[in-house]
Amino acid sequence: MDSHDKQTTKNHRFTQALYHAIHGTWDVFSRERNMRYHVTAAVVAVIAGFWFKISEQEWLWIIFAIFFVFLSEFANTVAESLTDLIVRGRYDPLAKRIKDVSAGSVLLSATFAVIVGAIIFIPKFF
Ligand SMILES: Nc1ncnc2c1ncn2[C@@H]1O[C@H](COP(=O)(O)OP(=O)(O)OP(=O)(O)O)[C@@H](O)[C@H]1O
Repeated sequence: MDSHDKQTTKNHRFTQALYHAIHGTWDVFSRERNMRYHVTAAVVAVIAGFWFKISEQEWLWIIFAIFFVFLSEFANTVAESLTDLIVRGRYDPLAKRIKDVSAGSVLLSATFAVIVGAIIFIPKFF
């Protein structure tokens, strides 16, 4: 942990804010188990996109679906961390609700991405 990690005041420079944003992004990508599945699915979708030479509009839907899933995993991580910060390991029915609903939002976004992928790629196989 370097001195940056102990800062509790506002960021004074854009580069400082950028550093923390990149740090937070890397934290989710490197530590969240589900993120590995999302990244793998995204890489497969991008390779398939190049392979099938999909249209510009189809790329936009694929990119939207990828970022939508990533963002929902980020929001899920925030909800889980805030919950853990508050309950500190204690069982609480509200903590369960928050975590279950938050996990449900990731499931919904992933389902959306699968539907987008199916609509774009299934017809290309025939
Ligand atoms: N403090 C708590 N009080 C009540 N239920 C909890 C608590 N912590 C976790 N749970 C329950 O355990 C489940 C798993 O918790 P966890 O923190 O591992 O979430 P997760 O969604 O599995 O995490 P990840 O997204 O990292 O896989 C939650 O969905 C919730 O039902």
